[in-house]
Amino acid sequence: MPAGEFALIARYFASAACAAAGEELALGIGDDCAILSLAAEQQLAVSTDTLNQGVHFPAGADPRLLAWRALGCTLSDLAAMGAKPVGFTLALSLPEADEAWLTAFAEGLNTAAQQYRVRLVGGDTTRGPLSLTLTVLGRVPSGMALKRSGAQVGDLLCVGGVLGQAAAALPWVLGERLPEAAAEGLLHRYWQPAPQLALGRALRGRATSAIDISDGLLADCGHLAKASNVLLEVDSARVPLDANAVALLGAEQAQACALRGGDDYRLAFTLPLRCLEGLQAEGYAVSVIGRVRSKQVGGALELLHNGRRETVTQGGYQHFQEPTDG
Ligand SMILES: Nc1ncnc2c1ncn2[C@@H]1O[C@H](COP(=O)(O)OP(=O)(O)O)[C@@H](O)[C@H]1O
Ligand SMILES: Cc1ncc(C[n+]2csc(CCOP(=O)(O)OP(=O)(O)O)c2C)c(N)n1
Ligand SMILES: [Mg+2]
Repeated sequence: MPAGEFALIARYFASAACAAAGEELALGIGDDCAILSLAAEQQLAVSTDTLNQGVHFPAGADPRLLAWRALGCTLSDLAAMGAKPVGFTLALSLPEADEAWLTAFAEGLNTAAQQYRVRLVGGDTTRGPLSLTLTVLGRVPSGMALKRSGAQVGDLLCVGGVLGQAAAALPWVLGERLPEAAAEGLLHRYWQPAPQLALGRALRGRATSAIDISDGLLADCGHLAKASNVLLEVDSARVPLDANAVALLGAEQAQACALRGGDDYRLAFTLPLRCLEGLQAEGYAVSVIGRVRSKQVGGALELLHNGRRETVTQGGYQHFQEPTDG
């Protein structure tokens, strides 16, 4: 058992390979602040996300996977801005200093951080209910970051990859369904979300707006529409689904997961038609799911569904909101 907070930080975090100084990290863990050196003509993109037990992951989560999920979810915001990860901080609240748990957690964090080439630059370790807050720092050439605002009338509405897998995995995550082999791919998406960092960078100078899907496709497209002051149209039949999710849950439920489930950490973006072919030729799995129909102050979202046109007013995950029947 490590002897207190500082021994714990030294053993599990400061000495981790992903915490080593170098490249843009001039001063890492151990002082009052970390110091990052950014090249000229680069801007710093910053985003924070918290993961709480019972809200963002279940009690008893495998610490290796939890670390991976936390970093993946958080880096997705950098992907959405077209930023390249540089560093992250980790504020960890732990009920107890369990050696096996910490060893596995640090291993998972290190593996994920090395995969995404991002350095752990600092953090905070406290006793309390299990909760993780990560702040990610990324760099982007000045003026080139993708934003939620900027969608233009006539643009295509696109997503990168298949949606609804992580939401479809929830009954297995929560232990409501017994383990089955066909659910493993879905569980993998839940536990190891793959932030679309390369796609985000490829969208710089091409996409007119972008967001990462955390709360649900419709909810996050609603954020794009509002920030861009446009009416967005989503055609539910064009939203790409996972074949296993369809086989396990049925087409209707798999589609509901893709439209409203959240936890995808895939990018949704608006794109001028002339840019689509180039992106696809570069190997990105990009699907057109709708279009920017018109300008609209305050934004609006319409869903083409089963031959009907519906105005979407909500439909995603929101903290503090009671579930409704409608
Ligand atoms: N407590 C807070 N203080 C300041 N800004 C916040 C707070 N909570 C959220 N935000 C900001 O509100 C915006 C929307 O947050 P959120 O929906 O969590 O974004 P995301 O889905 O990208 O994580 C972001 O710009 C975020 O930085
Ligand atoms: C154990 C569990 N994991 C995941 C979910 C689904 N879920 C929880 S929070 C959330 C939305 C994303 O979280 P948020 O804190 O809003 O992330 P942000 O949008 O800030 O990135 C979703 C889809 C759930 N209900 N239960
Ligand atoms: Mg957030």
